[in-house]
Amino acid sequence: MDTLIIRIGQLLTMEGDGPVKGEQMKTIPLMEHAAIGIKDGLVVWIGSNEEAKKISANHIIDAEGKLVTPGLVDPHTHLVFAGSREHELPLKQQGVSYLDILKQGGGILSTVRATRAASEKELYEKARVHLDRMLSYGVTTVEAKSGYGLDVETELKQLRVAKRLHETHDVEVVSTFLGAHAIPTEHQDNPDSFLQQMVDLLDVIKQEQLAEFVDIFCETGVFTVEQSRIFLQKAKEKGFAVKIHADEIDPLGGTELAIEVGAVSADHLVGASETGIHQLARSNTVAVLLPGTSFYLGKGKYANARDMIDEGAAVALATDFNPGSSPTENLQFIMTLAALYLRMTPEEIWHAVTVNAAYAVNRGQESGRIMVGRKADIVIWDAPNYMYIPYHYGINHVRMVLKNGKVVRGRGEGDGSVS
Ligand SMILES: N=CN[C@@H](CCC(=O)O)C(=O)O
Ligand SMILES: [Zn+2]
Repeated sequence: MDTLIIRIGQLLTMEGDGPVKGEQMKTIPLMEHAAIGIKDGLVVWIGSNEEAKKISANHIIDAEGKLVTPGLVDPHTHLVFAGSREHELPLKQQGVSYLDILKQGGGILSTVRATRAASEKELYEKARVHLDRMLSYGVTTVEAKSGYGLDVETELKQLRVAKRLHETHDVEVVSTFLGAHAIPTEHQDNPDSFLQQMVDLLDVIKQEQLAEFVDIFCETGVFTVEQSRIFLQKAKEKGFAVKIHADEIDPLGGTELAIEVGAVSADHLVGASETGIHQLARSNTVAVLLPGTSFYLGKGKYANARDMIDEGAAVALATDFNPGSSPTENLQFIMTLAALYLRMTPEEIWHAVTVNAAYAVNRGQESGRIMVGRKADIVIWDAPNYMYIPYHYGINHVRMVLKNGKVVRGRGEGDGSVS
């Protein structure tokens, strides 16, 4: 054995098969007084701490009776961008809405200007810092969207940065092309020709393997349901899996569209209709909820997670890390928001940041569960049990992170870790 993790107080294996839907999210697969054996980056043995005493290993990690879980998966982030938007905070306080700031050429469009002006190296260095911080909070797989270029050159620049991060960083980065994130100033009068330009980019993205997913912001003043339908169908024809920013602010019917086009995930869903929720529960589309965004937009309106779960949907949670509507890398804080404002139980929350989040980025067969034969993506927490993480909020509970069996964060190491 390369590594043995011993004296695990509570081990959330999340063992099972497929995404976890509805009622099933209430039961959490766990073991007490457990140990894990790792070889060649994979989990090769799971058993009791007693049995582990008979096994020898090159490296022993003592969990000292604490909680151990799969590495967290953050399935919705806007990781690569330049600049920041703290100047929007006073506008928000004065009651200027998110969509009004965008209409005035601010918001996403202000990040677009900064991102166009930045070099690939600058974007890489900045995103690496954000990714380091996500890792320090226990995230071992992250989805990263483009969408702050909105022109051929800058979209490709962002996607190349995401690819390089995936190749060089300990965190696995799953890339999404979000060229349809807003209508750039120079195309304000002709969104369809802009969308066609983004469609024309899909072949290059495919050839260079720059993204697995294609996404669109379906919202009032951005792209309509009809434009989104056509765009996503074209992406599917080119062999991409699709996602949608659906019903974030206004209830346009993006949730229903996600089901119609077979999206892997439908994200936000704050304004999802009853019909949309009903369809979602009967589909294979994962609902990715982003309570950090609702919190930060400050309108007091959150996605209806209860109905989604009670009707049978698979729900995941993400930070939506971005410079405007959710500037945080802290998925642990999102777990607290989910408990308080989405009224999700701790058991549902853990499914939502592990196995279901992995399915939301087509990594369900590899990540999100601790099982023999799977990658050893593991977090050791400074917490006595799984309920403790959403409860004690605003701080980082991570003690150690293993990615592919290697210790990549430990006590006192890196930004945000505990000492
Ligand atoms: N709503 C669209 N996109 C992001 C926000 C991006 C931004 O404001 O820069 C979101 O998911 O919330
Ligand atoms: Zn987003």
